[in-house]
Amino acid sequence: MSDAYLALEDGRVVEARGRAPGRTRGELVFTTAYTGYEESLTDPSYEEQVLTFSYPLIGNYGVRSERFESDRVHPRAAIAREFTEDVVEWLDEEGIPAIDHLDTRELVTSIREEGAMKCGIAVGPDATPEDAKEELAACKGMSEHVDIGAQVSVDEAEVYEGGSAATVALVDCGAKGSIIESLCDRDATVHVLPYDATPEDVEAVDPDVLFISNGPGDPKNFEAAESLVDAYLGDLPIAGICLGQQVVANALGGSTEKMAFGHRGVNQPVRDLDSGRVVMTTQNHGYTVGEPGDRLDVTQVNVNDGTAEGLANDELDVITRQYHPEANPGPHDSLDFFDEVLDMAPDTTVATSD
Ligand SMILES: NC(=O)CC[C@H](N)C(=O)O
Repeated sequence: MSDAYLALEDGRVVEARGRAPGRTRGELVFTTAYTGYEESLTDPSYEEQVLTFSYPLIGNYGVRSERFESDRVHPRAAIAREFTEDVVEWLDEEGIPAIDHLDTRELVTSIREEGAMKCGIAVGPDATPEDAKEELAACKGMSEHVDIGAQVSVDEAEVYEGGSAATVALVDCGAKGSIIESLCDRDATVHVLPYDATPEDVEAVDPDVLFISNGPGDPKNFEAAESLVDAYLGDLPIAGICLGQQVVANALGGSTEKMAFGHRGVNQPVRDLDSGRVVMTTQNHGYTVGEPGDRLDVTQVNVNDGTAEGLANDELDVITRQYHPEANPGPHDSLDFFDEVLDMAPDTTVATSD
C-alpha cells in the first residue's frame, strides 16, 4: 500500500511515498538544478505547475527565508527522489503536497519523450489512485490559465528605493525578488506595478526604463503588459526577462510558441552572437520566441537547441533575455545585463556590478 499517487496524462498512475498531504493538479515539469530548491520553489513562474527535481536529494542545506524569491511556494506540488525533513516541514506548513521515493529518472525521461504533461496528485492515508485521476481530469493546460497574472502580481504599486541612478517601472507579471534587488544594487529605484498596469500607472512613476518581469503561463495571456510595450516603444527604453522577453516579442510583431518540455536548470549554455562568448545560464521556461519579427534582432542563442535567448533593437532601446541573468539559483555570469539595461536610461551613472 502506498499513500501517494501521481496520475499522468499518458494514463499511468505512479505510486510514491507521501511527505506532505493534499490533493492537487498542474503541469508536470522538471528542473535539473542541483542547488537552489528554496529559490525554485518560491519562483512565481512555477505557478500552476508540479515541479519535479531531477537531482535526487533535495533539502540537504535546510530552508532559509533569506533565499526565497517571493513570499510563498508557487508550484502546486513538489516531487523528488528524496526530500529532507526540513523541506517537508516547510511544504507541509505551506499546504503544498510533496511526494518522494519514486523513480524520478524514469519520470524525467517520460517528460523529455512525451513533453510537459498534465498530472493529478493525491497524498495522505486515505488517498486512492482514483483521487489522483480525478485531479488529472480537472487539470487545465497552461494556456487556459487566462488570468494567471492576477495570482502572482502585486495588487498595488510598491516602491523599492535603491538610489537615483535610474527610475525603473517593473511590470510585475510574477517577478522574482532578485530582479528587484539586482536593479536596486545598481542604485536604481524600482516601482513595481501590477501586471495589468495602465499607461496612467506608468506615467505616475515617470520612469526612465520600462521593464517586463518573468512570470508564469502563456505570454499571450499578458495582454496589458503587451499593450504597455506597444504604447512606450520608442519613448522609453524597454527591457524584459523570460516572460518579459516573450511579451516584448509579441508586442513587436514576433510570435511565441510552447516548447516540448522547456528549459529548467542552472547550466543552460547561451552564445552571444556578437562576441561569440558562451555563458552558463539559469532558466525556467516552457514557451519560447518562435519568430522575433522584423523589429527585433536575435542577439543570443541557446547552444543546445538554437532558441532565442536575447533580443534587441538598438535604435528603439529594447533589450531582453529569455534566461535569468539575476541567477538565484545559478551562475552569476550574466549579471551585467542589469548594467546594460540601466545604461539605456538617460543621463545615468551606473554603479559597478558585483
Ligand atoms: N520564468 C518565466 O518567466 C517563464 C515564462 C513563461 N511562463 C514560460 O514558461 O515560458
